[in-house]
Amino acid sequence: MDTIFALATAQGKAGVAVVRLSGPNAHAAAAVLTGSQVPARGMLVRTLYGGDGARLDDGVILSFSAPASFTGEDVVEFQIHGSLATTEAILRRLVELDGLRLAEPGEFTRRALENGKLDLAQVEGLADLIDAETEAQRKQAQAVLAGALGQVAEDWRRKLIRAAALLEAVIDFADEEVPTDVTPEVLGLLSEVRADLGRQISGVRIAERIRTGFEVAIVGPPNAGKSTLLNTLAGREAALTSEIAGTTRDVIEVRMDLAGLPVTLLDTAGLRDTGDVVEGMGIALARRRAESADLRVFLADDLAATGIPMRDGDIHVLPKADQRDTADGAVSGVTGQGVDILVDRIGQVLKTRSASAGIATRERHRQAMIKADDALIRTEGILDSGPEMYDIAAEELRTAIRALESLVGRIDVENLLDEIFASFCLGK
Ligand SMILES: Nc1nc2c(c(=O)[nH]1)N(C=O)[C@@H](CNc1ccc(C(=O)N[C@@H](CCC(=O)O)C(=O)O)cc1)CN2
Ligand SMILES: Nc1nc2c(ncn2[C@@H]2O[C@H](COP(=O)(O)OP(=O)(O)OP(=O)(O)O)[C@@H](O)[C@H]2O)c(=O)[nH]1
Ligand SMILES: [Mg+2]
Repeated sequence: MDTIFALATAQGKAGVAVVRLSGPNAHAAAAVLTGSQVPARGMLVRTLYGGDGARLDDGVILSFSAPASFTGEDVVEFQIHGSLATTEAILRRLVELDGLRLAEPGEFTRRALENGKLDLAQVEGLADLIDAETEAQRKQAQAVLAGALGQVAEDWRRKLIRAAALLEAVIDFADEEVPTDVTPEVLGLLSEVRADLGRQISGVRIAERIRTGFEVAIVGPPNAGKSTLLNTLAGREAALTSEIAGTTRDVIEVRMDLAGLPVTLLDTAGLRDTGDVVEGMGIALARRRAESADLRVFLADDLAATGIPMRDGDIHVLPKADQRDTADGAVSGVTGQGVDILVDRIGQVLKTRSASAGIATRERHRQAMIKADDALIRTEGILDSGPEMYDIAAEELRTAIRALESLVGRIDVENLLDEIFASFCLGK
């Protein structure tokens, strides 16, 4: 097994940077750089030297021994001054040593998975945690990283194994008098698992939105002040504005943290009939993006004139609050009137929707749970036909169990690993 190393902290100037090593030669490499033995486990401060004996830096060294480390292997960390030149010099020194090589993205975590330190869902949770930019994303990722999905999957698995065992007991004693009818207990177990599965399957879509962000489209007629409103919400001049109707043509996207939720705000072309070909393309794009967005904010005096139907949760506000007799239900990107209320309303709608998020967060999870649920539906159908069919029912139960096992990577996941680790950053 190679010993791998990488900068674990972000590239760039920082107070401290961490270079991490994992594998059988980690301690030996630390001994070479410090010119002294490094204990199997612990923390120490040492000077690190280059191949020519010149000092590279003073570092804090953390030492872990297999299997009690993040990867399950021997691990050493150098916590050094976070300058570009210092980290470069340390990494260059490590490249010189035999049996060491630079880690691939996600390789430390991959080893943690292979050594049973994390299950596959936890690996996904860790990737999400590193990507988390808002409080809702952080909390969701922490739940997955803590093993929440693995725990419910294990609970379902235990119930289905018990159900299969009950059926198999009947099969084994087929020639004898069977004392009790196991069907009610088996059906009870199946319906418990199916109720949970149903909830989790329907919660994935929202959990995915929390993971990747909600899209909120601002729509309305030209000159309503959509781009001005977007700029006020974004706190910067993300979009051009002008008194000429038809200024915005492309969709302008701005990422923001809205009440702890990740939101991509879309500014779109003003909706109207136009003979201008390019403006027409912009309007068609605006309609498509409004259609696929999670939420629409209509900035318009006349809703019907937009030609876009309002859906559940959509918000209607009146333009240019500062120019109206009454500012009720109106906003102004120029004076900021009504903007806080609008932000609160968007946050409320998205928060309410987020409440139905489950602990399964990916399409991969949804597919595995649907596969399990389908097998359980078939099992229920087969059980109707009586004990002669119990062996087929038990086989369907095993299909469901295997699908659930793929959630946490017990089986069938080799081909998934490259895809999952491709999204990791270097040093993780
Ligand atoms: N310096 C440093 N900080 C870090 C990490 C790291 O790798 N290095 N982590 C990396 O993600 C996170 C913490 N996660 C960790 C998870 C497990 C172990 C670990 O050594 N586990 C061993 C021993 C536990 C013990 O000593 O009690 C084990 O599980 O056997 C370390 C860090 C965040 N902070
Ligand atoms: N008084 C007042 N003027 C505003 C307000 N919002 C925007 N304006 C002005 O109205 C004009 C149009 O604003 P934009 O933000 O470009 O309007 P838009 O809806 O993006 O227009 P299109 O991109 O053409 O669809 C500009 O001159 C803005 O300064 C507002 O709340 N009050
Ligand atoms: Mg505009």
